[in-house]
Amino acid sequence: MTDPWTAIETAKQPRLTELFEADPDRLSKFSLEEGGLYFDFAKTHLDDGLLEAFEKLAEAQDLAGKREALFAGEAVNISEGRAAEHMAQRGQGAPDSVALATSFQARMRALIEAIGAGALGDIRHILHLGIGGSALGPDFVIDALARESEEGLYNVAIVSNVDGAALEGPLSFFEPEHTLLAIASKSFTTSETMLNAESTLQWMREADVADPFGQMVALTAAPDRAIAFGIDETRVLPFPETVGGRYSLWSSIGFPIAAALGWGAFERLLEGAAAMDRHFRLADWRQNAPVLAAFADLYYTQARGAETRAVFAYDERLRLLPDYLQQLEMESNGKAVTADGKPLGRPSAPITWGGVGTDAQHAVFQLLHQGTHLVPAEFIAVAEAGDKLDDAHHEQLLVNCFAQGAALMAGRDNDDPARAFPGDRPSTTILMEQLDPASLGALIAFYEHRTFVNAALLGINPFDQFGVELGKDIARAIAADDEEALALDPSTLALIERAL
Ligand SMILES: O=P(O)(O)OC[C@H]1O[C@](O)(CO)[C@@H](O)[C@@H]1O
Repeated sequence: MTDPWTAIETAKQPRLTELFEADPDRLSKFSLEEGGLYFDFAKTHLDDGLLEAFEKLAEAQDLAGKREALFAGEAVNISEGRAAEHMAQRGQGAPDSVALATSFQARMRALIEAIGAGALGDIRHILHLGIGGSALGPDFVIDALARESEEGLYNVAIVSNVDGAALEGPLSFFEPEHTLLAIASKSFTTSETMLNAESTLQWMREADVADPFGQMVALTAAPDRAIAFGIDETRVLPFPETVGGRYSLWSSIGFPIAAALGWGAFERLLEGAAAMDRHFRLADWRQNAPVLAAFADLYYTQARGAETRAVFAYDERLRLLPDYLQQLEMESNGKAVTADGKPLGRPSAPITWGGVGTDAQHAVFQLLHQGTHLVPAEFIAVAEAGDKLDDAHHEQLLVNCFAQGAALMAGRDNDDPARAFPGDRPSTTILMEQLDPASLGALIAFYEHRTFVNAALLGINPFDQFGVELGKDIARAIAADDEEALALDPSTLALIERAL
């Protein structure tokens, strides 16, 4: 049997404009609507031939079987011997896992209501301490939706970095007696989060807060460690070990989302994600947004040598999307071995980067239009304005967004090579009708499933992240000044000598 990648790697490569000319149905074939989101893949090089080739790859890699195993709660994270059950948090998955998620959610809701009713004193600020998946999701969602929120119950700060400068900011304007400390850590061992928690505790003590531990909640999959830290069991909000860090905003890690935006908004976020789960599970490959997106991703990394992919949010409310996606995509799929431990032998995840439009146009788009790298671009825009200023602002924003995709594709000839645009540069556009909890939930779930499909077709396990361990081990050795640290290379030893 021929390798299904061969057909993808050797496919004819017509220009994008030729693809539109050759197929009058191109736009309807390569666009679809789901959950308030319009996906336009027409400005990618996917065509009927490539779709067929990718369908063969999907069959060879048993994409359908892997998807069913994922939703059934099988141990798809084989290196760690566990399931990946973030969908169960939104009601999609094995019945036992859904039931457990529902009971944890009821607990979280009750605690949020009790806090609102003053059970922990007069809480006005929430300081959420977490890093990686324990911060990026809540930060992105709250930043995106806070402007829409009618509730605005608390001011929330999310601090991740161990750099004291990050924590100092909120500590300088939050009032200790009115601050709720939410320690968000799946493992409850992450050194950055634990040090930030200790320093916040110290800040409360110095302000003579009567019962600092009484103003603390833990969001964790290791409740015993949180209790041992000193947090009362009633304020420990657990989530299952089978929810991965970068997939955890749907679990109790989403506590600040639900507290700040209201329980209704959190529920709608979950419902929006669940709608995307159903779409991913039920739609044919050719009408399946995460699948088509992954086909395009793989075409560019595997057949066209693209090493990066750029994401531009043409909406200030979505400015943290690129940061959020970097962890989701690169921590999931930045791997060189397959799920069964063999060398991957081909590129894995591209480097995800990006920014906001229109700012990025005045900074990095020169390279996109005329540079030598092929960078598939993704534009995310919202039809309904997020501001109440003159319509001219939103109109200019969208006009610019749509112009970039058109310009990248069409290019422009010029006798002066410095002024010529080669064109044929691919982009995808996701246009949201409006930005609300449900559509944001759908958008995030779309990215999760796209990441999964990329992994499934490459044959890698997207749910572990051993690549972060070595640096942590060496940092621990340096901090402890132990033998491993003393055996380090001269360059590193000199840095230690100079600064520590
Ligand atoms: O929630 P924890 O256990 O503190 O981990 C934080 C982050 O650290 C990592 O394990 C590795 O950087 C991420 O996957 C995770 O989101």
